Amino acid sequence: MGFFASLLEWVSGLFFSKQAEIAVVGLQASGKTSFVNVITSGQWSEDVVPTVAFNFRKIRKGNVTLKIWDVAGQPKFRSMWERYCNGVDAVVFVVDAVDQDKFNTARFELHQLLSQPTLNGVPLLVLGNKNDLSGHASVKDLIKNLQLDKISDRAVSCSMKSQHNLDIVLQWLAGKSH
Ligand SMILES: Nc1nc2c(ncn2[C@@H]2O[C@H](COP(=O)(O)OP(=O)(O)OP(=O)(O)O)[C@@H](O)[C@H]2O)c(=O)[nH]1
Ligand SMILES: [Mg+2]
Repeated sequence: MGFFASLLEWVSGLFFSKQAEIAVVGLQASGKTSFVNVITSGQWSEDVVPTVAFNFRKIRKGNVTLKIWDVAGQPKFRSMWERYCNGVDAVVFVVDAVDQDKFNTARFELHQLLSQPTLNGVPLLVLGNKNDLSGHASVKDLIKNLQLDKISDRAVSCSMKSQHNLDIVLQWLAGKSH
């Protein structure tokens, strides 16, 4: 069992028969499917195909079940985000921290999503992914560029490839279970 798999099991063990439903959204190629793959199997793989519509994954570790909607990020699928985020325990918004040309679009889509009445008050975690690559934006830059200060959310700089900070992410997700 990989380190993150055992960590998830340990975190899960702190709770008894709990579950959290999570929606993972963000622009295409930001790393949403990679995130779900890594937290499910502990394995990083370069080989991921762009998601069509969505993938649903159920991860059971110890007594916590995470039900995860991994939603496609290409423009034609973005109008579906709200439907998958409606009623979840938390939304994870993934950003490619290297692709700074797309920050404006990411900010627009994120704020558009959060302005939907159905998402009122939903906990949000923003992942600045690919911090294994040089030139990635810092958490401070992400907060500034995505205007996260206005919505008092949580942002984490991480990498699916190196699995940096995924322990923090898993703890946060487990904390949303009930
Ligand atoms: N270097 C690096 N590459 C990453 C990381 N996470 C994802 N990638 C790469 O980024 C590309 C897109 O990853 P996906 O996980 O398919 O992205 P996605 O957000 O699911 O994309 P859509 O399904 O189209 O919305 C792939 O080539 C991944 O290998 C990371 O942390 N570091
Ligand atoms: Mg995907």
